[in-house]
Amino acid sequence: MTGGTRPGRTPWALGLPAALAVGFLLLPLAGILARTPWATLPSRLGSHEVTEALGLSLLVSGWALLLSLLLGVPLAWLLARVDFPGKALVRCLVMLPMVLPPTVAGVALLQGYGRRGVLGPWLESWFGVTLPFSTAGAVMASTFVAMPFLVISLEGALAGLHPRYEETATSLGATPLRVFRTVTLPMVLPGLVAGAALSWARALGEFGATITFAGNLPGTTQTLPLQVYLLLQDDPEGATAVSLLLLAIATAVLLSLRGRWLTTKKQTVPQQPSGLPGRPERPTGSVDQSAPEGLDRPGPVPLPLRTTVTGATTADIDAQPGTTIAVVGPNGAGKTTLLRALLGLTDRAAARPLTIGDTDASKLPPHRRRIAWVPQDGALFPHLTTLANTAYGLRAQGVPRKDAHREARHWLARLEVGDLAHRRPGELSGGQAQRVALARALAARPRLLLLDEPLAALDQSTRARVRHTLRTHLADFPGVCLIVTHDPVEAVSLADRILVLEDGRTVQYASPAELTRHPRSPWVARMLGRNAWQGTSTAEGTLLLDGGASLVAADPLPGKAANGLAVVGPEAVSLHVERPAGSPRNVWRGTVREITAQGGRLRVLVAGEPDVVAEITPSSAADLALKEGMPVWVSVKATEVTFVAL
Ligand SMILES: Nc1ncnc2c1ncn2[C@@H]1O[C@H](COP(=O)(O)OP(=O)(O)OP(=O)(O)O)[C@@H](O)[C@H]1O
Repeated sequence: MTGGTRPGRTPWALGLPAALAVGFLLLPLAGILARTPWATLPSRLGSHEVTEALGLSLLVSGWALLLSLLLGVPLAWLLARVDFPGKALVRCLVMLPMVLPPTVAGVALLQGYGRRGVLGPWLESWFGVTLPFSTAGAVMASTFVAMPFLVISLEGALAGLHPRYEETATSLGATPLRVFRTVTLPMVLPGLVAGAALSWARALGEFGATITFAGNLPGTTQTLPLQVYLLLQDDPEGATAVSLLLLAIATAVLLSLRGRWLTTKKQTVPQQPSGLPGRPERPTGSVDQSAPEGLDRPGPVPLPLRTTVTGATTADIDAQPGTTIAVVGPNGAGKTTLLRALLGLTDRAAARPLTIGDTDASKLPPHRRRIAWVPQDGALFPHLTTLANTAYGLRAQGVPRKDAHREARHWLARLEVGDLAHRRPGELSGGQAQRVALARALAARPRLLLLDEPLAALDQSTRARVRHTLRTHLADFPGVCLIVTHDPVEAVSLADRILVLEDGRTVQYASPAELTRHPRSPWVARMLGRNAWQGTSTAEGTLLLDGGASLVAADPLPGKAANGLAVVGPEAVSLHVERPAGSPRNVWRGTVREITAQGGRLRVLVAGEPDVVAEITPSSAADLALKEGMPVWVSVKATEVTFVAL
């Protein structure tokens, strides 16, 4: 059952008018069937006039389709992909013939291309071409009314195609032409075919514009619809017979498109659990698990990375081969922009120089940089099998199909998805799709690997499992790998270095241990689950926090006043019902705002001067009888306060 339909009784208030509507549409068509002179049908349809008109109809509609494709495909492309002034106006112009009365379209064509029209006299004097009352004129009239169907349908398909598929193909080494041929075209093909079929059917049925612009000349402009009109005056049965022929053609076109237009489109679920019904699984044995032999091309190579990114995002990255860098930062910090700058896919920031090994990739177009990108959802090409997806980069680099498939099988097997080689991406679970996307990127033998939130789409338990696999395979990748993530656990557990971006700037580029010890921004500290307050150190060893409160730190502070961050781990914060006596030098009052469970402990947010998060055991919470809204005393030992100068 499709998502939107529900079983149950149809309310008569809707059912009755709906039935009337169906009857209203059906009756005239049934009338044609009822009044068709079945006995004489073959002879009527086989007559010279009808076959001539049919031939002309096919010729005119065929030319109209060809012209619509030649002119309409580029127009649809521009409308979908390029921003230009007056775009809304152009789109309106394209749709106009769909809503204009056809006779008005005919008059417009006469005024444009007719003998006394704007262009007509020029066409006649320069090329000796007269369009009205010619077959070429009938083609023009048909093209005028039919092309919009193609443009609108293809524009919709192109606009619906997310650019990440094409960008991923580029990052795997495909030239723009190859991307168009192997990704764009197959992915918009249903839209193109549907548009072409509708456009052709519209051209075949064209009447008003043709009779107005091109007249009704047997053998020259008299197509089937015009013949119907003529026959109706003195041979109604003949008109009905020819109408039946047109009705049959129109129905055939619609039936051939039924998947797209006549049924409620099922949403393709991109990622389903494994073990789907339908396509049988290939036995694992059919997959070559061994390393590919006879391939003289090297695998990924250990290359260092050095780059400076400027523009909307700025960063300096210097990393040894085999380094995994986690790129973290709040929403809109510029993480994706950084990756796109490395890929050469944005004008908003540029990586220059971009030295990978001893090559400066910044001088190369995106498809020659050998920087493989795994976007958030993997962007597996839905029209290709897992195997063809994985071999895509190798094929783009000119590796023969057999060798490319052998190597792709090897990578799929290494990522433990070898038995899924013949499935399509829509038949993979989230975790499987993620592994295939990684296999595809690694198989392309990248010099730099970019993963954009590789685990974001997975649920918690799958995430832990895939994180483990990812860690294993990243350990094998000899080059530099950048992983964008929002998840501190992912950052700390997967990466050797962490690059923190905020507002497009690099705030910190350090090892996870260094980052945990000395977070250089409140966001980093909070990401790591720590309390952090911005403030100024004083010569007396006190920290004046920006909010007005102050803290005492045991470690010596910089001799003179400095801006910095006071950091306190939540486990070092104690809560009390009464004011504590004794050693802690930082004590203040607050109110419990929120209590949340994390692992086996409780995180308690206390609003006060300053706000603080404490992490305590459930038993101490029970001892204190903690509940939200309750006033408490907070204490932090001076030895637990770290000051990080900024
Ligand atoms: N094509 C664009 N044109 C103009 N501004 C853009 C464009 N793409 C992104 N931005 C802006 O640039 C900033 C950085 O965006 P980016 O997508 O790199 O952030 P991010 O760190 O990846 O964010 P998130 O974590 O939300 O994915 C944001 O303020 C965003 O609105």
